[in-house]
Amino acid sequence: MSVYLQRCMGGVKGSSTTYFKKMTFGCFAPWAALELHRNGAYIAGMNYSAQNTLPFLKMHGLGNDFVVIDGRGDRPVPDMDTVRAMGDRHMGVGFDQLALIMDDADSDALIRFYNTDGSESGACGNATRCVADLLMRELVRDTLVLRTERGLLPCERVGDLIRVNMGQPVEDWAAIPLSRDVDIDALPLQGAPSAVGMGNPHCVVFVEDADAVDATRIGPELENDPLYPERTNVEFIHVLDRRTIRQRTWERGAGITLACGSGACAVAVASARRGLTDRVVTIKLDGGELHLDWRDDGVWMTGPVAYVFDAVWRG
Ligand SMILES: N[C@H](CCC[C@H](N)C(=O)O)C(=O)O
Repeated sequence: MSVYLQRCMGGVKGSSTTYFKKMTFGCFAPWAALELHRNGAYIAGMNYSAQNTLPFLKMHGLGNDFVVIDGRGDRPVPDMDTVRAMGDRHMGVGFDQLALIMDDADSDALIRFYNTDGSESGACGNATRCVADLLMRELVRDTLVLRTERGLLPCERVGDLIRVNMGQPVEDWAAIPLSRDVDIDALPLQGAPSAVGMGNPHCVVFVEDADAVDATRIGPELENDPLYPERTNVEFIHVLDRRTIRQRTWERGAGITLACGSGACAVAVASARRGLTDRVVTIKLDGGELHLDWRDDGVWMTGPVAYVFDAVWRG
């Protein structure tokens, strides 16, 4: 039976109407396929069981895209092989980060972040904003507090946008972490970049024209430089005026992304630290704009979030 279905599915292009017509006239009745779905039996030659289904959401913030999994209560959570399989843009779902929501006694929820290569990250600003929107809708509130590896992050809805306080930047070289004590605003690397920690490491490279940089070549070189013992995210930027910055990003464990929230925080900090911009800036990323405000209680980041689809992963 699975062979028949496989043949039908191979010939299906487009809508489910075509699919069912083909099934009715070409193979067997649609209710049989629904039954197979219900029983978790054979679909297209693969054995699906109810035990290894994993519901997830696909979301993005400025094209920085995420698989979001709700692991609260006794809901299923992915193992590392599943994270990597889902992250594959050709064979899986594809994401820049996977955000896993977990229960937490002292906040509205705990979030853990995983890169495409399976490595874990202590921070992800855009995924934090996506999860904040999701949970604010669930809780019917306009504010909440999320816990990430770096602590408690207050979040709020501002019109159509979501704002998060990403905390104060880490400026101690050992905590960023760097491998030795150097000037964090003139790193001994090409272009004398700045180092900033936002719960994850960043390398902010000030260039003449961020759009002209060969980010796929220089990005991985800096990502893997021994000065950053845990590798680093890399931001290529140029200042447009005291309140506007252009940023392109190479992310640790994920490569080129259309936006990076923690990176935008690091950029706002590094640029203000050098006296090039004010503490309130708009950052123009490939996927859109983020608004940054470095206040006494932390770096606040505001921007849009979007839902793409929800589905079930069958491992
Ligand atoms: N896209 C994320 C950053 C992910 C950082 C990750 N690539 C790391 O290993 O630190 C953001 O919006 O902040």
